[in-house]
Amino acid sequence: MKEVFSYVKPYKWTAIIALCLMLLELFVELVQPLIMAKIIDDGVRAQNQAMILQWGAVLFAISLTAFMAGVINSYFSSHTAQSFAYDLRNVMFEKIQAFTLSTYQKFSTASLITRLTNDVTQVQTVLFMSLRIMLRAPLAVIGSIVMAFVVNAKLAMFLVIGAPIIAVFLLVMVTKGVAYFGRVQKRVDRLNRVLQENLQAIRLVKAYLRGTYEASRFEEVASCLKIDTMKALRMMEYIMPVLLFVMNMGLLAVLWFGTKQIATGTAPLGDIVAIVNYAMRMTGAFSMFAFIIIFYARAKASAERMAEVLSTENDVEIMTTSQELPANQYEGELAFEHVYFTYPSGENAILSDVSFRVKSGEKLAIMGATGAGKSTLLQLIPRFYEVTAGKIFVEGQDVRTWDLQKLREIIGYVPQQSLLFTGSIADNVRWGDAEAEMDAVLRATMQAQIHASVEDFPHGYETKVGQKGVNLSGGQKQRLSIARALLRKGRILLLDDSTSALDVQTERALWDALRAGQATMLVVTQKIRTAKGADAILLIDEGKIVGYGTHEELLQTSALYKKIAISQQEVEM
Ligand SMILES: Nc1ncnc2c1ncn2[C@@H]1O[C@H](COP(=O)(O)OP(=O)(O)OP(=O)(O)O)[C@@H](O)[C@H]1O
Repeated sequence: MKEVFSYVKPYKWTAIIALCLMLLELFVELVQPLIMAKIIDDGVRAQNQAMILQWGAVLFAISLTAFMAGVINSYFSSHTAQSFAYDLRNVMFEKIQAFTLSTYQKFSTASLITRLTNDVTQVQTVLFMSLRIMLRAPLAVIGSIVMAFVVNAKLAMFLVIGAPIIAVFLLVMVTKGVAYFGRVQKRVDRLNRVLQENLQAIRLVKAYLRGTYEASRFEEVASCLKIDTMKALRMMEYIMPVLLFVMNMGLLAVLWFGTKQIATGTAPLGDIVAIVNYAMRMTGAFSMFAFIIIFYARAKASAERMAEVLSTENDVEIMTTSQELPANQYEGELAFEHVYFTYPSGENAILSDVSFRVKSGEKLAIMGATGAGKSTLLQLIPRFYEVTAGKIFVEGQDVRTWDLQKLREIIGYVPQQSLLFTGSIADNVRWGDAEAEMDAVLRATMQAQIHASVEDFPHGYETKVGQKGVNLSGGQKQRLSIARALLRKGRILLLDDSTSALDVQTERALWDALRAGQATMLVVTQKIRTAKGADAILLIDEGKIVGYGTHEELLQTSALYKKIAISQQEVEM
């Protein structure tokens, strides 16, 4: 909670103003019963009209002041809470952007979304309430007790007896509430996850007629959320009755003994009215407190979840050295030396003793069965993950000593699954280089063989791509992703099976264009037809290199390669 609330610091002055206004409101609230008592004793009972008018005017003036203070307090409280939430969301978002993939995988996507949306809102609400009413409640209780003692110490005792009982009771409730609401937030995470998966796979759901199954899956998580929320709220429901019971007992005692004091003439009626008024205010403050506890318990659970994100450190040390490379004699060169890799979440080695070298401008095809470790190998180059053992050199320098930003600037990466963002086609290509002129965008799209298709769209490069590019074909998406990587003008281009959806002719044209480029290329492919055109082919099986050479060489040296080639009818049996 403390870590999260440290983000209020920049707004401490608006928060202080809000608190001062709240204190002013409270002061007026506490003074009001005294004035009422005065009006009753010196005005109504003494039948002094002038006195009633005079103190009535004072009462009106301070009530107006309290009203104004309340309005301005609302403005400052809201400004502080909104700005705090805005900053917190941005800080968390930036933190997540800086996560390495393995750190990112420690949280589920849905959970991160809940933390940035729902959790921030909970804490923001509590901050607003704190500035508006939360601190006012305990202060109103203390102030009422003090004022009641000032008015009539004997009667005030009856109010004090109940206060510690209520305070301990509320403390227990807060502690329990935090645990309960923590569970509720986890349920919200799960609900979001199911919803997210369902919406992402909506076509599959329809194709496999899994609508009913998905509905029952959603119903289950929604019902868990309902049950846990009800449990948490039900616990909170005990607060009000207990609170009212204790306070009403105190009030009864005040009235009982107060009436006796009036009868014996030891206390004026105004005193009793004032004390009853303070007792009512205490009850009001306690019930306000009970209401706030619900929000506080939720917010505490939310703040803990946010603090978890904020305090998570990357397991990979990100270098920010500005070490310059020795003149570009190794431009685009790449080497793996005895690389071993195991995913942080896994146990088995995915890559074992992988060593190879790619010269500047060379095109290397990587082949192997599914799950052999081809994508993993590519992802180690831009350092999405850290090697478990061995070294990877990019342009003669260990990737671990590269400034991560500079390393990624020289690499164009096209993942297996093409991802497009909401925006125009030009925006999507410019993702590779936001500053690129239209000429450069056109060169990239022509090289990626997508220019003609874009020209055919009614709005050309300004055509809007829906969420995740739903209005484009798989092959178009792949080529746009390639154009994006080409625009980056990286010295190393990594393509992870990114032409699988293209027809033979388009694919051939694309490879011809790519081969003519200067960049060093590593191309994961399942097709012998594609691999054939590479300078060399690396064959991987279960994370180990089992073959290296040109197409002709591998046909001679690798039985596995020959088997694949035969299965794809690229060579005679
Ligand atoms: N993020 C991850 N965490 C844990 N294990 C993973 C992760 N990604 C992949 N793996 C595992 O690593 C192994 C290699 O996966 P990889 O994606 O590198 O294979 P691939 O050769 O590219 O396969 P394909 O041709 O099917 O894409 C697989 O057994 C897979 O289950």
